[in-house]
Amino acid sequence: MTPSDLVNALPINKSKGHDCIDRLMRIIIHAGFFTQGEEGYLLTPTSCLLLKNEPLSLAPFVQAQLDPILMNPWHSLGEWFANGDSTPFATAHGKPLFEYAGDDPRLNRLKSLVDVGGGIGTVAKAISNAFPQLKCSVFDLPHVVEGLEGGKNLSYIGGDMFKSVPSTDAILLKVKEFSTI
Ligand SMILES: C[S@@+](CC[C@H](N)C(=O)[O-])C[C@H]1O[C@@H](n2cnc3c(N)ncnc32)[C@H](O)[C@@H]1O
Repeated sequence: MTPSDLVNALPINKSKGHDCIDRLMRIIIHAGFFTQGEEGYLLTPTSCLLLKNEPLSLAPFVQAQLDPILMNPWHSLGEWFANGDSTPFATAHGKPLFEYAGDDPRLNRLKSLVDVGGGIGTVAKAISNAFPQLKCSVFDLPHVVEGLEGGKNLSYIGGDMFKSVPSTDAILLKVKEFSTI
């Protein structure tokens, strides 16, 4: 994508176009998220992980990490060092993370979960029964999950979490077959 295409595609005030975007892109290129070739800006393996339709997309994780709820505790770090709160989260929000999550429905809109090292799925089954709308997957070593049947909202995936590529492939295959996550 050329710099002009990028400026036109972005929902920005065009007076802040070329110069500002060019500066910003130089920082992002320096950080390894884009390269610049003759055709313009090009994605790198790192930025591919942020694409919505990339099967290994980390976009939802990054969005969650950058949400003010999780960013504000960083701004409270200095105060937290001086006070008696258990975590910077409690300093920023006045209560611990899980209590806060219980009060803010925005943090409870889970559609799916994978219990990594979930054994025979005891916990995942309990969660799945309590929240039938949630798609649950149990990921454990192949011999642990062999022969186990889940059900409508529970599936088992055999793999080894320390052999990242085969496990990731196994998860993706199973997840595609089971549902869209
Ligand atoms: C302490 S058990 C916990 C089981 C379950 N989460 C529970 O709370 O009942 C640890 C689980 O991790 C699994 N595990 C160990 N190494 C693993 C690996 N490399 N890849 C996937 N699972 C593994 C084991 O098979 C075992 O089921």
